[in-house]
Amino acid sequence: MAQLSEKKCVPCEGGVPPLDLAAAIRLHEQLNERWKIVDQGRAIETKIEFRTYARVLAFTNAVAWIAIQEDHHPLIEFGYQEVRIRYWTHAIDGLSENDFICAAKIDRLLAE
Ligand SMILES: C[C@H](O)[C@H](O)[C@H]1CNC2=NC(N)=NC(=O)C2=N1
Repeated sequence: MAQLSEKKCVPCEGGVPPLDLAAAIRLHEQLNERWKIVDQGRAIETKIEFRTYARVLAFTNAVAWIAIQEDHHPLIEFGYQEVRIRYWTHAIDGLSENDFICAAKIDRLLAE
């Protein structure tokens, strides 16, 4: 099976069902433990802490660039020493593989 982090997001404009919970759990198992499935299986979320605001900003920008490259966009909230990221697929009001692909790319970034 191809590594999730090596995959590319597929454009999603609706018309497909969201992942069911069992499928979401299988993909979630490929992510770092920092990710939680939330909102009754409709989103995944993480919170990452940093020592400085400069690191928060650098990381937030990197996540935003992943969104641009993949054309798949998370909700990002950031503060002095933390960044919260929530992924879901707006077009289907639930999870798609795209959400897990982007999360895996963030895991890869944090492992560097
Ligand atoms: C065609 C393109 O893939 C869609 O408009 C994208 C853009 N980014 C998106 N991001 C997210 N998180 N969900 C979407 O449904 C979505 N739709």
